[in-house]
Amino acid sequence: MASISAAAASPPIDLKELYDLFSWSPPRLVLYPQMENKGPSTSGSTRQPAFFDRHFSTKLALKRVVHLPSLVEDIAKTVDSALDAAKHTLPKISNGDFYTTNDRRRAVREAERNVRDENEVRAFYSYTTARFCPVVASTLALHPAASSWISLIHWTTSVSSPRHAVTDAELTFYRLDDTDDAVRREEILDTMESRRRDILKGMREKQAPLITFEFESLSAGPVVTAIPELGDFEWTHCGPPEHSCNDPQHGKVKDQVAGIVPGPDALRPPWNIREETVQSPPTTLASPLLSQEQLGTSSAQESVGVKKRKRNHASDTSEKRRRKRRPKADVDNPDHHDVSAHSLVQQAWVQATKLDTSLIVLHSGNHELICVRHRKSQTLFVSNVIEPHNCTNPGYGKLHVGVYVTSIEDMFDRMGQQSAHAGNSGEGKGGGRGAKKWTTDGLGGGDHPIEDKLALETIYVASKCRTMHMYLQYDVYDSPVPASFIRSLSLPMPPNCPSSLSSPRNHTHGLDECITVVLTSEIGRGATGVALRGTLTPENMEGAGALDVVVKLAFDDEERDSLKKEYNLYLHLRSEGVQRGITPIIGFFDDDADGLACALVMLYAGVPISDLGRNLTATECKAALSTLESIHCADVLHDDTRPYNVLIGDLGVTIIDFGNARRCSSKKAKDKEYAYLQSILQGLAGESR
Ligand SMILES: Nc1ncnc2c1ncn2[C@@H]1O[C@H](COP(=O)(O)OP(=O)(O)OP(=O)(O)O)[C@@H](O)[C@H]1O
Repeated sequence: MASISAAAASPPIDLKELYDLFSWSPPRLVLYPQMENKGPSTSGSTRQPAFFDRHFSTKLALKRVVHLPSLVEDIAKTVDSALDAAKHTLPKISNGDFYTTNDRRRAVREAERNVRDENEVRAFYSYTTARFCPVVASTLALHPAASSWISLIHWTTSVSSPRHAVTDAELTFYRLDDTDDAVRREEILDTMESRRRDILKGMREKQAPLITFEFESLSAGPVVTAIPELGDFEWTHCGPPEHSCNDPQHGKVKDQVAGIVPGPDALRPPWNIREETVQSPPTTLASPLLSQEQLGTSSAQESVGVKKRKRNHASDTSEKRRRKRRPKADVDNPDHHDVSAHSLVQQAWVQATKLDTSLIVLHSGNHELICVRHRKSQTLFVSNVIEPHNCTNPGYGKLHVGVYVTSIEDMFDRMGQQSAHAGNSGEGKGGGRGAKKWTTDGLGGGDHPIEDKLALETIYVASKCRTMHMYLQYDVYDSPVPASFIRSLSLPMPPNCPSSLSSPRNHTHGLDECITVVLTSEIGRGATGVALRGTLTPENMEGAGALDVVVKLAFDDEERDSLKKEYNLYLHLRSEGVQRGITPIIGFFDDDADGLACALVMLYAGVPISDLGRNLTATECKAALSTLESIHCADVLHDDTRPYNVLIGDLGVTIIDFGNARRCSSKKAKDKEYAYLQSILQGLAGESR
């Protein structure tokens, strides 16, 4: 592979840019002025331990937290060693995706440092550190002899296990796809030593992540600071672990947890853990900190199922009104609790166990901890508290390149040990429980062309079914009995729907047929209710796969009107031939029992462009703008083109959330909206690229 290998004995390149990155630290983040008089944010996903966490086996649960002051230094040393070994072969800085000092300055200037909540803390990290560091870590640790700077790893919020999806993120490998970059990445892989290459390919195939990230709001600084002192850890169980609860519903979760295999720790870890701390785990069994009553999830409640919960939810309309029409960051959700050091650590440990990562980063903007999960002793080793804006020697850039590099070394060590059984890392991956990812055409969809006929048929069939059975299976929800919804607004097929789909073969689905939707995580809340992610399968359709869907649920008249309006707007766009870049809609349904709740079902369209952890490509920017143009041509003003409402996923680029959209023919208003989206996209594309 001569084309990508640099001459082995060439003199070292000028490393100034690299050292500049190593000494770079982000600015101090500031609480958004309007939030200053408010209490700590409770809008995030850190909650009291979730249903799953509370049934964690004592063999997997965390037993103690140990402060490891040498961790930051150990991590910095891995960068020095990697650089020492690689400096004669590194590609020139001008080649490839390296963020130069100027690129970095621009990105930092453009990133919003007035933050309201954990989502915005995460967005800042995503826009800065998560863009600057992966390419350097990847090149140093994996392919120092490549001819250009390119990354095999990336940071993403599209998490493999979306149990606490709002604030989670991962460092993971790029998937295999058919873009130009993917071809370059394959070439680079071919230069790697075969054993390491096989391990890496295995990790990529499983989409197994390297690091777990948990983000908190700025106000959680004291919580993060308290973690190194936690000491012996009392796991919050559903019932005393030695007399575990007898609820049959809980049994299912226990079985799920029992399937998790912790795997080995690294034999030669890149960090220095003292022998005595890993050999004698404390013998105290974890005991419950909260009673079931406190958790609000008595066995009786669990067995009532989704309908009961949904109605309780719906009846609390005054609370909903209070939080309505406010920006996302300002949502006071009664289901969410103030974060405590204990709950944050328990959540992070569970997440890392499920994903099988050794490294965990807990980050609250101006405070951060790097943590190492030691499986055998069930110990969490935590670094000194890091203040990103005050980082010197190592600077924050070096520290995070180091965290990424150490995660790669740790991965090779562990996977090398279990290469024969490398597949055992807990739960299945992917938010959609094995859901296939498809693109669509004629029914709406991102900017990618039609690919899978069976998927389209599944969408078609689902779009005709009259009844929807809906199960909730996340956090405290695990409905034994589905809620039944009836299609209440018709869904005409688009005028140019391929004829093969208007009369699909081999099935006669229609009014009497039914779809099953299993909702597995909450992904957003807003003025039109709550958005949940899950899978959809038509019942009785031979060969049907599961579709990855989002269901927006509304619970009162105001939300319902808003959701209905949004649905009608989608129909209007569809009738005007606007298809590319719009989410395919499956339908609008009403709760069969009380008619209070209603649901808008659509395909899952990916993650917001602000959370991608990489620059937007010119093609993606063009696709978003062309979609907005076609929306305008249909005389619709979106009126909410924030980065949160432009998504990228397997469907390509998709504009969502027509909750505020309205009919409008004013050219001036359309031009203004176009220019606004253009400026957002330019910022996220990185002007120099
Ligand atoms: N089709 C989809 N695919 C993936 N994620 C989605 C989809 N629809 C909604 N979401 C996620 O759910 C969040 C809330 O959805 P949406 O913005 O449509 O709701 P809303 O109630 O109108 O919110 P807001 O009041 O903030 O405008 C979005 O920011 C996005 O992250």
